[in-house]
Amino acid sequence: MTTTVVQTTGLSKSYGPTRALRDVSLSIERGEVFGYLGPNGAGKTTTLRLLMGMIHPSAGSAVVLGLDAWRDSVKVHRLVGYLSGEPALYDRLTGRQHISFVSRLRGRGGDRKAGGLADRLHLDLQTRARSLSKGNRQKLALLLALMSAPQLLILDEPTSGLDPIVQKEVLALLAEHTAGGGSVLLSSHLLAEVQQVADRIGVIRSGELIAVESLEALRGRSLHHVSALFSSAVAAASFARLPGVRDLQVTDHSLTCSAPQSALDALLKQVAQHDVVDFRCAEADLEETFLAYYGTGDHHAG
Ligand SMILES: Nc1ncnc2c1ncn2[C@@H]1O[C@H](COP(=O)(O)OP(=O)(O)OP(=O)(O)O)[C@@H](O)[C@H]1O
Repeated sequence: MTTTVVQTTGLSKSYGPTRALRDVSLSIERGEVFGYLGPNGAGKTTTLRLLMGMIHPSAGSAVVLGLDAWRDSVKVHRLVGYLSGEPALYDRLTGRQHISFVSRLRGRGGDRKAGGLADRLHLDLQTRARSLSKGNRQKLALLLALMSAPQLLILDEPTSGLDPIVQKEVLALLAEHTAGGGSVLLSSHLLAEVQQVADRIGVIRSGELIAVESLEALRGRSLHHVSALFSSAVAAASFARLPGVRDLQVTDHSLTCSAPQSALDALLKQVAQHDVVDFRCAEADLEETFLAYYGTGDHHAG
């Protein structure tokens, strides 16, 4: 049995002259959380809508749970828990009525699970959708995506508008989902959020998938801030030629730079060639490492 739940091949979408998505090939495996990261307008929503068969690709294809996303979109909708970026709810229906309606539509129950989810998300199911706040609408839409325990969740910025406590609960729910063998495609523009649950991240920029990397690998490349003070002036050249050293600044008696873990040994040995008065080395947080590699618009393959 195949373990691939999403497979796109050369997936592309243009809106008139706008090339929203270009030649994206990626796969997501069973049991993994794939974080899909990119700034506003990068093409995240377009990708997710293509996977749900809501729009037709200009080129390439998308296979979701073994089904062609466009031709078999009705089946895909039944099988996938999808949260759109702008959830559509029925203003006159309460949360409870939405649950009954959606579970009948999917024909896979989920009503019982929904009560537990509502408790965990602190959501009142008696209120009509039109009276719900933005955050509570988001919670209800998420609950509807999660309640029938689909094999695959495709979530467009699921924690947007939620307070930090509920955000944490949502991430916990996603972790439980994958522990049970489910998979998640989670779009976001925040690494800080995605890194808490994702196994791998894909970085999209201007419609192109510029990197796919495991969180573990990203952590392995985690940058360190290094600073040293010497008793006499040092030359920048001997440090500048060390592989991996970035943002090097040597001014007279002092040095500052950033370097991935893999470059530290050589850097330290070079520093030790001189008479050291003070030395500091601190690991940067992952967000900073991520921005250093992917934040500039440079194309680094992972
Ligand atoms: N229906 C449409 N018609 C024309 N252009 C569109 C349409 N939908 C998206 N676009 C354009 O395609 C590009 C990708 O948009 P998309 O919504 O996929 O980005 P995104 O990464 O989801 O952004 P955000 O984080 O702001 O939601 C943008 O340039 C956007 O303006």
